Amino acid sequence: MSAAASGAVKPLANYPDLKREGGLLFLSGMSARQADGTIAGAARASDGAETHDVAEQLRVILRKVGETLARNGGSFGDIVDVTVFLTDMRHYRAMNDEYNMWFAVDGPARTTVGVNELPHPDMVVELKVVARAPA
Ligand SMILES: O=C(O)C/C=C/C(=O)C(=O)O
Repeated sequence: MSAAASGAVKPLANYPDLKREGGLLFLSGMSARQADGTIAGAARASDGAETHDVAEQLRVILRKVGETLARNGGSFGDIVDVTVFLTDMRHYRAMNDEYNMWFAVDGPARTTVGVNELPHPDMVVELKVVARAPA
């Protein structure tokens, strides 16, 4: 079932939340964007300073990944490849600490890259996931 049909967070343009090809599910890039458009793990102090919690953003993304897979008959254990996009490599260690709570060393292959920007200034991490498709 598509994100649009399920009431889940909808993609930002004309692409599906997931594409099945052969035996694999290719999930579109996922951020901590919530259904109301706000970005989880982002806060603004009274002095205007912005803070971004990469661990909280990653948690929200991984929950969304699990929900997307479940809607399509898959599960978290089917994930075979993860690409992590970080806007600031100073978040690398905190991202790893959270990541390690979700995956074991024999989990999916992973690649992390630093990027200049993501679609919203409050997004500090985005994931691209490939999973085995259900039979
Ligand atoms: O869906 C999001 O919240 C962020 C991800 C966007 C993309 O990866 C994209 O627009 O291609």
